[in-house]
Amino acid sequence: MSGTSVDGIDCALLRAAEDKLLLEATLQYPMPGPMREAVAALSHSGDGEIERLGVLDRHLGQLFADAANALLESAGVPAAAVTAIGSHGQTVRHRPPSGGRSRSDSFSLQIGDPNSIAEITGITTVADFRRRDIASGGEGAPLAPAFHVAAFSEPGVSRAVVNIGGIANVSLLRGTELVAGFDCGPGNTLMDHWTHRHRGETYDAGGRWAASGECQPALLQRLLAHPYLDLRGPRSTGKEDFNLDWLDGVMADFPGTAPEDVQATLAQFTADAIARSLRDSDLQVSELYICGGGAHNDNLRARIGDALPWVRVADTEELGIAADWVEAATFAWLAMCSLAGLSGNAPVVTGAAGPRVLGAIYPGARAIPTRS
Ligand SMILES: Nc1ncnc2c1ncn2[C@@H]1O[C@H](COP(=O)(O)OP(=O)(O)OP(=O)(O)O)[C@@H](O)[C@H]1O
Ligand SMILES: CC(=O)N[C@H]1[C@@H]2OC[C@@H](O2)[C@@H](O)[C@@H]1O[C@H](C)C(=O)O
Repeated sequence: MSGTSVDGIDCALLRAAEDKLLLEATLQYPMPGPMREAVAALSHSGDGEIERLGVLDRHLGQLFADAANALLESAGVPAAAVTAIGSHGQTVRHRPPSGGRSRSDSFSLQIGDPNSIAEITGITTVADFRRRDIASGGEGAPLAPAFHVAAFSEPGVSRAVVNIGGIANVSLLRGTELVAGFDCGPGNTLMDHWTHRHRGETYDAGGRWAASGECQPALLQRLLAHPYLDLRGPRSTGKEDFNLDWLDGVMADFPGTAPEDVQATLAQFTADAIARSLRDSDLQVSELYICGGGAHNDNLRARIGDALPWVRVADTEELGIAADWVEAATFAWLAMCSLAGLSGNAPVVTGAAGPRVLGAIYPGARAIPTRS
């Protein structure tokens, strides 16, 4: 899995045991700078797009294969012992129906050639998880809520699971029922970009820079007026909606604001968008489990806790999967569903016409019977 932060490739090795998935090994594999830049460049229209897309698709596929091989080597597990790789790919464009597109014009594009992954690793690879959901009228995202309910629900307990990656998404669980799931808005993406611009670092470690500033109420209100936050029903978003160009447009009305105060305000904006998702729901949850890189941002966590004082905030690690590996585990689980012919989407979340088997299967070398 490589997410919207493009901060590296999250690799997780899972074993299916009875009704549980056990996390056996993990590895974060770096993405070279030029490739990160190529991903960023492809996230908006530009010259030579098709050529660049074709080449980056191949390069990412090869990099994902190297990452999978490195994980297996570090875990001492032979490729022959692995049933399948689930590869999310790298999202380069997400244009869902909730963004105002007609259903027939909606699309979501993930790249990282699965043929190359199957070829290099020899392991059957499942990929392209979003497009069947889109084809059936859905958002194609978020897909994690179906996994959250499978991995983190508990009879009789109402809880929320929030993934704070580049974008944040939430799952609301009433016991073992998935009541709702959607992208709540920005995760770390705005804070990351602002930090990079003003401090040259890729993220605000622990949220310490945000903690040194003061939230600016007028700026916060303007940020909270982003139309995405007023959408209801199935909804998903991306860097298409929350990016530096949009922020710069807002900041034009707030000249002279100290950069650390902007960072504090962005942290509050992110926390409020998450808190609002829980507050607006008919389901009153008593527990909130955080996953994704934002789990390491103490300042952001404190702001979320302050906005929801009746909710106990904890990490998904308590429920068996550490915060950094939930997304990668999601796509291992989705690959398992695909191979078993089971649906992977949650229509209540994506708005798809019904349950669908997600993903396409690219058989590994040893899975190919010889023609007689
Ligand atoms: N120690 C830390 N302190 C603060 N923030 C951190 C820390 N470690 C990671 N992060 C944040 O987590 C981000 C990466 O999170 P993650 O890997 O979950 O995102 P992603 O999977 O790329 O995004 P998405 O879920 O939107 O696809 C980093 O860009 C950074 O903002
Ligand atoms: C199109 C796309 O890649 N969306 C990501 C992104 O990152 C978080 C949020 O936006 C979520 O909708 C999704 O990822 C997770 C894995 C999901 O589908 O649940």
